[in-house]
Amino acid sequence: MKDTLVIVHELYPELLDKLKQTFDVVHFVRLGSDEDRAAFKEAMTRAVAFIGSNVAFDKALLEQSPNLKVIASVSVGVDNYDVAAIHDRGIVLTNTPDVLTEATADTGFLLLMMTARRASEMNRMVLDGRWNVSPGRDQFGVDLKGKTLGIVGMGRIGQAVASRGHFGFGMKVIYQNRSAKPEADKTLGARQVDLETLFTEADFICVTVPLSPETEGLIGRDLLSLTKPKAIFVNIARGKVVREQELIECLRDGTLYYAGLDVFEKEPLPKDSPLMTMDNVVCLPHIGSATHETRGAMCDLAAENTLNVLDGKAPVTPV
Ligand SMILES: NC(=O)C1=CN([C@@H]2O[C@H](COP(=O)(O)OP(=O)(O)OC[C@H]3O[C@@H](n4cnc5c(N)ncnc54)[C@H](OP(=O)(O)O)[C@@H]3O)[C@@H](O)[C@H]2O)C=CC1
Ligand SMILES: O=CC(=O)O
Repeated sequence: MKDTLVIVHELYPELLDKLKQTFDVVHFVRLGSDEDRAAFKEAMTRAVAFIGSNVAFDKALLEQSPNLKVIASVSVGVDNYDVAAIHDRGIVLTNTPDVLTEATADTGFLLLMMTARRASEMNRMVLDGRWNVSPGRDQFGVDLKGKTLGIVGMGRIGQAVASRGHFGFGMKVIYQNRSAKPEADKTLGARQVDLETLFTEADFICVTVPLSPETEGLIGRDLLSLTKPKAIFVNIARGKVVREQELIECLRDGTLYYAGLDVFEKEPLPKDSPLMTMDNVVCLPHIGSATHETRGAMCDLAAENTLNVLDGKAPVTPV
């Protein structure tokens, strides 16, 4: 009898077929309905392995998964997982760092450029048939070249965003991080500063710090009110790193000029969120790593981690 593998993610067909040769696969693209959630719970009672994302692995779910040996997350962020409880149970948790760094940094830069040039507003103006005269000063954006880019969380993705800014746009890089990053200081001419200095000096701020008890609600009105008159704030990390209601109020009352957001406190963004109707915000639906190549590489890595653990070998990317 084959072992049960539960997958909650879209997989490309070749990989799914390959896994089906080894496992009894129970596959959900997402847990979109009560029926899916009930079937998922039932399958987890048999599962030895899980591959997926957007499933909160808490103590209750772990208790309902007595045979589980490996959780292979198709994400680098592991804020959805009770890591201590998983490790206490002797379950191996893996994630997908590195393979998504460049695609996610591209998304960060996409938001920096879209907000700098007010691309959503301009696009809406054209599509609404309001492009009657050449845009004037009221519609102008701001340059990136030569400006100061502030990175909150100077890890793999933060450094990849900084590198785009430094080498592509001649930006000065400052960053806040719990440890020093001497390599980035050298190659990017970057300077480590505290959060207050970062929010005061940066023209563009990009958040790439993981969500953890230390970073939950890290950014709110206190820091946003330090920003320059035309400062731009981008979050590609996790919505809960920012106090979203305070962000909304700062955007509304002019404390903050503009924001680009790939992540939100609640996802999908609720239809009644004020962010839906604000001109000075660009919203993306959490697509940091969503390219064919990158998502393929993430799924391959998650599958390799799973097979390694079940074969008694070390996973490639343990958490
Ligand atoms: N929008 C999207 O689709 C995506 C979002 N993400 C998000 O990006 C995050 C970062 O990914 P990645 O760059 O690969 O992760 P890394 O671990 O490489 O980088 C995280 C950085 O944040 C720093 N850090 C962690 N905690 C703190 C803290 N309390 N105070 C200051 N600095 C801190 C770390 O410092 P140190 O080096 O000292 O440990 C590290 O430099 C993920 O956790 C995920 O939430 C990732 C992929 C896609
Ligand atoms: O948000 C995505 C991730 O990989 O983490």
